[in-house]
Amino acid sequence: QAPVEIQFWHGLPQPLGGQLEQIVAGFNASQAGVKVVPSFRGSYPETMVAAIAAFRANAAPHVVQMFEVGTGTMMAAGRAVKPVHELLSEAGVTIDFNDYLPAVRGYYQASDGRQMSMPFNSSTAVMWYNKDHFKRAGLNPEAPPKTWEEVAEALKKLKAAGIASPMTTSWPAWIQVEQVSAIHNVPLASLGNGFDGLGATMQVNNPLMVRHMNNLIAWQRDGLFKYGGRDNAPDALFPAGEVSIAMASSGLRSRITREARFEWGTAMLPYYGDVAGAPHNSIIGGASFWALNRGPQGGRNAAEWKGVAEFYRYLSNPEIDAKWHMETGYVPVRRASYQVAKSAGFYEKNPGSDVPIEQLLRGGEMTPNTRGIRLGGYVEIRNIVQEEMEKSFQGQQNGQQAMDAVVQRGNAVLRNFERQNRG
Ligand SMILES: O=P(O)(O)OC[C@H](O)CO
Repeated sequence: QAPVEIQFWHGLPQPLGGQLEQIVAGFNASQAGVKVVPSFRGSYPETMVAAIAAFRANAAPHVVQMFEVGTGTMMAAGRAVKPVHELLSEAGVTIDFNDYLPAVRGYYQASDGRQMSMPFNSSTAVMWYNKDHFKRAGLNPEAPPKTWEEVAEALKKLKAAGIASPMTTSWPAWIQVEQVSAIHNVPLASLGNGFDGLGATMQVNNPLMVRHMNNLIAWQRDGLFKYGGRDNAPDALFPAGEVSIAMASSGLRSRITREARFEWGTAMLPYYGDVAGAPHNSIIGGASFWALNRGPQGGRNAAEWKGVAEFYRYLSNPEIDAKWHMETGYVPVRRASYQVAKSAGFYEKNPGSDVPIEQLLRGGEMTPNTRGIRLGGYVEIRNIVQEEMEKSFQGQQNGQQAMDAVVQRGNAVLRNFERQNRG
């Protein structure tokens, strides 16, 4: 009998995309009843748009990899989504979600605690730095800057040592707005960043964010900071040796280990040294897997859902999760996987590879400002953030004006989403 085919769309470029497809190949080789067919559909935002369009055309994939900021939109997508808890119970497959890290599991659970999507490639953002550049600038390569004040000093020294663009950031909205807010325990939006309801409003025009935007604007003007584009477009700059400091996903490790021809280190994201209570934990990024109906009429049979459930069971295996973590820099999503990596001596052999995990745990208990973001239409709001940052870097507005514009335009998106999705 031919195996059940499961279409799986993902949004990871190389080398990560190939590594993910190897995991799929491992699943396909592990049994004969199900064949998962992976397909790269462009960036995370492109993959999300493609999946929604395909659903409307009755041709959705069984599983789509969706970046974390699409979560609010997917939670409200109703019958388009087959929730994980329902999928597993119908298929008779058990996954121990209690063993998953609360920050990861909670991100993808409905407010009643039921699992909506399948956690897999969770990351956080870290600070990658070029030790060769640090040495050239007379900076201690084993003591990277901890605060933004120290970062600013280091950037000046790196510039003086001839580095044309000492710093960049990938994912400008995720790292310079969402992470900076969480690390200082400042709300990005009301109602616990949207976790507590659809009525949330944007709150980024606060003194911390305005200060930070004004700093980025000044550093860019002075040639200390290079705006490298939206989303993951700046990812290439660090492994190419063009910048000394890059704030980027922990998953960039995969590319850095393959491409960098210099000594590099991993450090935690900086914080403002004069903000009481900082630093708090950073938030997760990356993606989770959503099971989709074929179209508005449903269109799936029990064997297909069972196939998806078996695929998820495989992904939840701590050996598989640990392998993915160790090969890519994404964090282990289960405690058991973290143990597998520890027992393998991975962290001793790869100094700095535990920085993302430590940073997610920094500062004790999570607060409503450090759990993450659950805003419908947030993918659109991220683009607004990036647009307003770009206007600032072009000298058209200051940090206050940029953050005021994000609040005003972002709230329009939120109210529109609320109107369309309130029960
Ligand atoms: O590059 P990733 O997979 O760590 O994802 C980064 C951001 O969280 C995407 O929203």
